[in-house]
Amino acid sequence: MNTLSTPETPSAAPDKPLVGVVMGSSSDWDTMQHAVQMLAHFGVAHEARVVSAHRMPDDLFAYAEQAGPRGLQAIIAGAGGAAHLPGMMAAKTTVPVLGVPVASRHLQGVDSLHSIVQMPKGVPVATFAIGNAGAANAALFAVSMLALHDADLATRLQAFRAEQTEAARAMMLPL
Ligand SMILES: Nc1c(C(=O)O)ncn1[C@@H]1O[C@H](COP(=O)(O)O)[C@@H](O)[C@H]1O
Repeated sequence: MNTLSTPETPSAAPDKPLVGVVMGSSSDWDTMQHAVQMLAHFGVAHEARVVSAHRMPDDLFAYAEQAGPRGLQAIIAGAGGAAHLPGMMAAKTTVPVLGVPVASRHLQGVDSLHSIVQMPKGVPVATFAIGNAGAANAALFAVSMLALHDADLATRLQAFRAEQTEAARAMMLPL
């Protein structure tokens, strides 16, 4: 099974992140750390920041405007509740935005999911599942995108999938 315990060889200099992980609040970290852990496992240079659309709109716009020039290839954006962050990020950059709905206190993240997935035509946000699995999958999707132009990364991704297959085949039922 994939334990994410052994980071691989970095595929880029640590000071030049390829993937930005942003979230609306530090309270989203419990969920979004799963994206960061997955990127670290694959050795993908990344950064993680709180950049709220509601609370820091100017910072969000600046982040989005600088994302392309700074060389970011993807932005993983997580938020909960009225989750405008991923959509507003996508509105201000053409760098692909991968949205992660964070589970909210009252509506369990259904509000977050709908806020992120129901973008109007023309400004897409690739939307993942609510919670930890969605955060991890967003990172895996970013890895897939980067692997199109990184043969070593593609090999590591294939090995990751093969490990999953073997773990599934080895599953035992308590019979
Ligand atoms: N959805 C957004 C945005 C945004 O979309 O700009 N900024 C913060 N939030 C969300 O508010 C929730 C509660 O935040 P606090 O725990 O800080 O009160 C978090 O899940 C965050 O993502």
